[in-house]
Amino acid sequence: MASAAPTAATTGAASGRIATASGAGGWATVRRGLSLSPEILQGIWVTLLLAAVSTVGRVIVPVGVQQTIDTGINAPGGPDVGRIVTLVLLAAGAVLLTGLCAYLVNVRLFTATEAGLATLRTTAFRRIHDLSTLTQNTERRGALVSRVTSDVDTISTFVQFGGLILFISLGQIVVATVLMAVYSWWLALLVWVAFLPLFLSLRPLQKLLSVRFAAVRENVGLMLGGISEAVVGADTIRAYGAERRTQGRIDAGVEEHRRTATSAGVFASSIFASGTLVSGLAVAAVVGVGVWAGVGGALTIGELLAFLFLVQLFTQPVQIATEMLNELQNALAGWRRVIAVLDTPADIADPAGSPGATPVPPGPVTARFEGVTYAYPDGPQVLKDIDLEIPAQARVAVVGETGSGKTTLAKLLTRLQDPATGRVLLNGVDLRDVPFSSLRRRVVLVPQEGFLFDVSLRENIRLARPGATDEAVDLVVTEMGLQPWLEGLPHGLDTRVGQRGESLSAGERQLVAVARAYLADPDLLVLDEATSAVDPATEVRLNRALDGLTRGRTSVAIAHRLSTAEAADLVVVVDAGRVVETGTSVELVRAGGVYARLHASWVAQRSDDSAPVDPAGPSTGSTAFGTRGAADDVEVDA
Ligand SMILES: Nc1ncnc2c1ncn2[C@@H]1O[C@H](COP(=O)(O)OP(=O)(O)OP(=O)(O)O)[C@@H](O)[C@H]1O
Repeated sequence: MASAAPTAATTGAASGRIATASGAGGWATVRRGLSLSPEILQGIWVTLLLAAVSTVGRVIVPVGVQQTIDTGINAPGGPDVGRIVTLVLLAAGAVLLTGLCAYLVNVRLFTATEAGLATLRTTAFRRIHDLSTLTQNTERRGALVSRVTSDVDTISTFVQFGGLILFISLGQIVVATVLMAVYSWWLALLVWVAFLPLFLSLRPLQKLLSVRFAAVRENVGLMLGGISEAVVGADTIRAYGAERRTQGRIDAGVEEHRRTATSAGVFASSIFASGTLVSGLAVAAVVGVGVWAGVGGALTIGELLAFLFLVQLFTQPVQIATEMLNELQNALAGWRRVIAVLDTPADIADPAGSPGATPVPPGPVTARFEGVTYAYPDGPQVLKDIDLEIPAQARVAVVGETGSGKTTLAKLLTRLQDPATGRVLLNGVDLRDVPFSSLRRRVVLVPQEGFLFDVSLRENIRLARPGATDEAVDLVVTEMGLQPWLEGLPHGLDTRVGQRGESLSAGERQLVAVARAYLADPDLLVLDEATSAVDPATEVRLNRALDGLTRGRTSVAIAHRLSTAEAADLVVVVDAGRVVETGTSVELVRAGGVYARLHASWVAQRSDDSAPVDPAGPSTGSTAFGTRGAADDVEVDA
């Protein structure tokens, strides 16, 4: 991957944000963009040579016309038919050659550009994946997608069409100028004088265009972000009857895009129109002055006709080039947005390959937090002075009120984020030194809602270990006791689950998440216990699966249920970002602290539901560690 050194332009990167666009200048952006898609420049010299031949070929016709008239038709002894035929055949050959070269140039440019932009898309996509979820969340998903899709498309339009036409145009302008000067240097000067004001104003006009197209690209990102969010959240929008409000927001985004795109288009059109106007004026001036000069004997008819062809060759690319500026600015804006993604440093870097990289030592895993603090960007400290040991093969429940920092603790334990100060160690190795390959093999996070892909159940489970055989997946579902459930599905393990697993119930999706963890066979399991209630049959299956899964390995559950805390070997109580108590449920109830108060309120809540319990004794029910008796869903972090 063409890794990118962060530039000062991407100021947002330091705070874990993706900058709207790289602030590099036009040339720097093109150079950087081309270096990120090296295929575009592969064999470019052959393409340029072909383009040069095709450009030179275009001036054969005017020269042929002039020669045919002046030395063939108006030959001193009357028309010279042999010469005329030779000249016409030569011109036809040149036209054919020009056409062939132009075709080859196009094919080569298309092939090279598509290959280069595929590399750019892959690089940008990988980079987005390398960024932590925290960084990704600074931009809407749709807007991130637009950086890999529509922003790259703008580059492709320019490099394939605009870049080629700009190049051929420049060549054509140079060749036409030289030939015009050969026929009449003062008429050539006249053409240049007519175009000079336009040439001089191109740079400032380009800058103004650049601002407009940057706004267009940004608005495309915002609009796509809004649309994709509304599509993903369609159920919630419908449930709350918020269609109008959402539609209003989308309409505003679309309108904003229309406004900026129109403004950029109108501005670009005025540049194009001025090119057309100047071209018309130049042709008129050449015709007027040329005829006057011809009458005076300074030019032959052939020379005047050839000159008019050449003016056409000169003005045509100027007009096209002014239009291509539009594409260029659009492409630059797209390039800058893609480059900004590549310049965003990954805040959670894989140490693999660095001298200090150390895999987690084999055997059961002990985890330790040493003097850990953490704050989200621009936010207050949400974890403070955490010193905590999670013993090997213990079932640990982390409890605390909503917002106390439980999930953040789990994120640090699985290295989804790094502590601001202090260290998190697995078997004595700082997580920052553990290569991702080792970390992901030894540590698995089971989220509340595991993301399911629109493939079969089998493939969704296999995600945990891509090389796993069908037999290995079958063994997992058998050990988890899932066969009866699978037999009820139309194609068993090969049943497709729909987008995000929509054809499964919430509980069944959790089963798949647990099955993934089972297949991954980690030494440290971090579970974010689901808060949503599931049907009794699924709950029995889940509990059995979790019981098997957590047995013999270190497991840390973010406990939302009383029963999970009671079933744990160790309860860790988090309060306002600090670990305030550790011990078994029974010990902590007896100690009369924060846990005892939480416990008392759960018990009171349960009494309201008329379920008599012994406040200090293990209750029964479903837990993140498996079945510990009858169902009991009282939630811990109300
Ligand atoms: N991505 C984020 N950006 C900024 N602040 C965050 C982010 N995620 C969490 N926080 C804040 O960090 C604090 C701790 O959040 P955390 O999710 O760790 O709590 P929790 O105990 O797991 O809560 P819950 O039980 O509701 O899941 C909260 O004040 C929360 O607002």
